[in-house]
Amino acid sequence: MKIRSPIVSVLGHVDHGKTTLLDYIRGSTIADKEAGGITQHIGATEIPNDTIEDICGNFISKLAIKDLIPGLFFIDTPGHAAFTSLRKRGGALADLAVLIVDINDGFKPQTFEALNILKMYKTPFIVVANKIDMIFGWESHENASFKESFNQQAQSVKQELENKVYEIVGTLYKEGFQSERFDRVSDFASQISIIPISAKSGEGIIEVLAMLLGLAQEYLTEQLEIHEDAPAKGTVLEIKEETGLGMTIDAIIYDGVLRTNDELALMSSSNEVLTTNIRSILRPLPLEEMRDSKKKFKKVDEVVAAAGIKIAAPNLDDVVSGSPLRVVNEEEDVKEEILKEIEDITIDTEDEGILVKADTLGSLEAIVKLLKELNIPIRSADIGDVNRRDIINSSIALEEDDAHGAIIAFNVGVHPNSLEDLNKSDVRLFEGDVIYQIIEEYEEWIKQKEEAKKKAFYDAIVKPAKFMVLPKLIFRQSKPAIVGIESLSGTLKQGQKLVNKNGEIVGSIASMEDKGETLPDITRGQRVAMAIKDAIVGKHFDEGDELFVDVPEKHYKFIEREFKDKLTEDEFETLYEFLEIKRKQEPDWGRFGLFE
Ligand SMILES: Nc1nc2c(ncn2[C@@H]2O[C@H](COP(=O)(O)OP(=O)(O)OP(=O)(O)O)[C@@H](O)[C@H]2O)c(=O)[nH]1
Repeated sequence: MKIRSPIVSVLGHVDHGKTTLLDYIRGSTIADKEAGGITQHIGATEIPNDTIEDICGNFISKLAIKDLIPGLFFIDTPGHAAFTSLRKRGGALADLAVLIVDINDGFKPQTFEALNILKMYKTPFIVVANKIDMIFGWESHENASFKESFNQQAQSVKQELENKVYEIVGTLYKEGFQSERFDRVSDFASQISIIPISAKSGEGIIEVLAMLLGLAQEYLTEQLEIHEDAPAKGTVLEIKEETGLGMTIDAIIYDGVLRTNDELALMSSSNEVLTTNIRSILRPLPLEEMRDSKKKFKKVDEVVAAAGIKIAAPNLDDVVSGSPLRVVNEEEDVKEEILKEIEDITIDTEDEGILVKADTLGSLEAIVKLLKELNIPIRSADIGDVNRRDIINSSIALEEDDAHGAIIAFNVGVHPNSLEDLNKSDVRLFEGDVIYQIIEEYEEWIKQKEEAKKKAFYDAIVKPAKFMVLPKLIFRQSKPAIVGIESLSGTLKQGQKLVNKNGEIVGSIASMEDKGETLPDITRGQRVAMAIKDAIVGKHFDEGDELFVDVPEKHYKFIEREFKDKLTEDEFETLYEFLEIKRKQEPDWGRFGLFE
């Protein structure tokens, strides 16, 4: 058993400093050649333990770090899209993550998204609060540790930094995490460390490296054990054409050994397994040599995890980024295992629901997980651009339930031939590169749909209303009766049935008129002439009587259960007056559940 370096990813909102931090880490260690420098991988940078110890000096000895771990293996592509693409079965490829947040800007949508993803994959992480040099009055000390620099700041500046750190502590707390400034953390297993840094001046970077190394030593050694001579396992970062090499893949190997001529199993964009034999394994040349020979890579016969390498082989055109990479061997059915990985993500899809498309297996997995947590049903989930078949399927789903006529497209486009189909259909496309935002937009759309449905339903319900037949304003006794009335509560509408105070059906509102104008509805306080179909004045009611709109029992129950708070005060009173009238006739009227 060998212990490999932990794989570290940097995540955070756009412009909060991910690239600057990675560049600084690379730069500061490259500059420190005496200490052993770094190993450049394809897609990653590895900093050996010795170098970190040298850079961190005193600080690291305080952490009592043992020499178990060879170093830190930083993935060079920052961002959560890279993080989700880089997966290994059942989890994230990264063993540790750095969540970067601009201390002056605070948490932003992508910071929350990254946090959600880290939560979902249960990846241990530290938070770095970047750009402390931008705090008003901050005096920068290049390359210094945070503690050293902090101690030399003015009291008000120290206080300002503390306030900003506590804002982050508060935000993390709301998201379910205990956190504290790293030097005040009492239990690293339950509290997230916040390290204030400047990726520009390098202040605090020492602590970042030491903390990552310390956390890995303390909590991760078991998961970092690898089998040096087992068939390699890895993840594809990118598929790229290289002059002189043809199509190549960049991959991170996280377990085992990879040798030239090994047979590889990979996933294709049509969700099938393809195999190929490695022609060459390539590593980047050191910078100086690259300048001399114009060559970028050197061939190696084998690499042991953790490693970032380029592979040249035939038949790579169709490989999908984020694909699992496995060496075919006699002991394991690796093809089956790759197929199972795809199934693991897509198998739980339901008969009904929305459609999900994403650019990589990892991002697809992250979206599917998030949607499931929100109980949003998924009918199908796969990789690639939105195509004609997707639109047809969603159009069919739309017929069944209009909330299912949606496609969530993460980091993929609509196939050019299908744009017209999409525009012609009623299918709704939610696209973007922030999962959290796409889902939020989808949820907002569903909410609006539900509200519109509820409103239409509410509008169709007969609501309580009453009026008084005004004395001395009987214009006609019957066929139809025409009387002057004053609306006392609610809204009276043409066509509504009426009852008198004994609960007897009186007739229905045939029309209402004021100053020669016909009114389809009137509200409280209005006086109009009303024609009442089927009613006979003197028999069904007299002048001065109050008449009520006859609310059907089912409508009453809906109001009682769902819409009571929508009634105005006078409607509310009228409803109970009406209820009393009904119950005098029928004691159980409106009493039992809706569907009994
Ligand atoms: N003053 C100051 N500026 C910083 C610091 N870190 C990053 N910046 C600046 O902030 C801007 C964004 O930094 P990047 O490193 O490109 O941010 P990013 O998160 O990688 O951004 P994307 O790659 O676009 O997602 C750049 O102009 C950096 O120079 C810092 O510690 N202090």
